[in-house]
Amino acid sequence: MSSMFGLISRVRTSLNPPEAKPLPDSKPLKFGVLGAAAIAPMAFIAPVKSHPEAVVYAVAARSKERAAAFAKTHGIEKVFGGSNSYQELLDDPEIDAIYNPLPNGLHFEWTMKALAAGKHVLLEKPSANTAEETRKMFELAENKGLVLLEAFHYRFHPLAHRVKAIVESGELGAVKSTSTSLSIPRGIMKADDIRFNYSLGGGALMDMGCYTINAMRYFAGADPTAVLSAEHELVSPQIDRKTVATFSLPGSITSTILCDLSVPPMLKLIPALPIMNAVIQCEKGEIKVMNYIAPTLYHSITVTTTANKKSRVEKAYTFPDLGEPWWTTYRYQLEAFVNKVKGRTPHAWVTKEDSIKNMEAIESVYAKSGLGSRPKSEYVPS
Ligand SMILES: NC(=O)C1=CN([C@@H]2O[C@H](COP(=O)(O)OP(=O)(O)OC[C@H]3O[C@@H](n4cnc5c(N)ncnc54)[C@H](OP(=O)(O)O)[C@@H]3O)[C@@H](O)[C@H]2O)C=CC1
Ligand SMILES: O=C1OC[C@@H](O)[C@H](O)[C@H]1O
Repeated sequence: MSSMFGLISRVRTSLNPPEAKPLPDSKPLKFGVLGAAAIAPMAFIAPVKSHPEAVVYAVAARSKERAAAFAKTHGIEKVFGGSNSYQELLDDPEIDAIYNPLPNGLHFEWTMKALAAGKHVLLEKPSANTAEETRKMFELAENKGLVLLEAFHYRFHPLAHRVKAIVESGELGAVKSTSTSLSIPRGIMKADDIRFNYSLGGGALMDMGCYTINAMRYFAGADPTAVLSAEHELVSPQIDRKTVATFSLPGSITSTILCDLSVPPMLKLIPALPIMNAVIQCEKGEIKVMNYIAPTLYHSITVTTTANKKSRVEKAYTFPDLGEPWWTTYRYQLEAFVNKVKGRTPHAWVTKEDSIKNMEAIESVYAKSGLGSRPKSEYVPS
């Protein structure tokens, strides 16, 4: 019963977090948001509200009305609307950092432009359409001394750290295989969603698969050396609704990923449940992680030792010295981003190399199946 109260309290507070008061001795980072994207309120605006050193100062949207409505709903001071609005926002000298939740195929162009304008960037996943684009963005960020982070938010939550710590403790011996899944029932994504649009960088592997690949690499502590198999179910000639792929990793590890944007109902009637699980099989046992993506809601880490068949269940909502149970993965991520920009050491990070390797793995799956990488951006940096 108490865990039910805990769940309700966590979820309610995470959706409507307490407003943080600015710190007297620290100038808040002023953020601008590119696009009135559906994900922005949950992944960025709510977390900023509870951060004492961050403020959402501006939003830009291609339609003036949409920009104004978004700003009004979320109490955003400055509004840029119209066809040149993204660039106008980037040119605003008041703005320190950009949140880029544009469609994947526009990540490269607008991150390059944001960096060129001298802004730090929190960039939605997957970082770009190709690893080459990811490399170029990080090189520009490095050259300009700016912070660029691919928003693999789950990596900042204590759950991911606890799972990794159990793997690295050696308690269960070496990793032998991993299985990371992310799928949602049919009906959530509409047919005109950006995820089904090839020119905008769509596909299940790009959208949800980027997490499954990232979690595979993170929990196994290694990068794939080969794609053993890659199978898709397609909704159009180049767009995968579902992808299942297997990889080999150093140390004879075999890994499977599964992602699905639209799982059909069972027996055509019973709606499928979302799956957000990871299983790490080791020499002496296994770790089953339920809900590694949105762990604030609810999660479990079940550790089973093969020899005595004993299991224990762990939870990890906070770090010993950081966080609140209601902090979402996004709130932990923002904490790290602000700390990095302020020159402090973040509690976690996703590096340039990590982001590049992740895009390489995505492209290697599309290459194996023959579907091919998503189109390169036509934007040529000046
Ligand atoms: N971290 C997370 O948990 C999540 C991350 N994401 C990522 O965030 C990004 C956006 O996803 P989501 O919010 O669901 O997408 P939306 O379609 O809701 O938002 C995309 C935004 O991009 C802008 N845009 C600019 N050009 C185009 C174009 N040609 N076609 C369509 N939109 C355009 C639109 O802004 P405007 O208002 O100017 O018209 C729109 O608001 C993706 O990269 C996705 O992978 C998505 C969901 C969850
Ligand atoms: O990043 C994401 O996380 C949650 C998913 O439902 C969504 O498709 C994806 O973009």
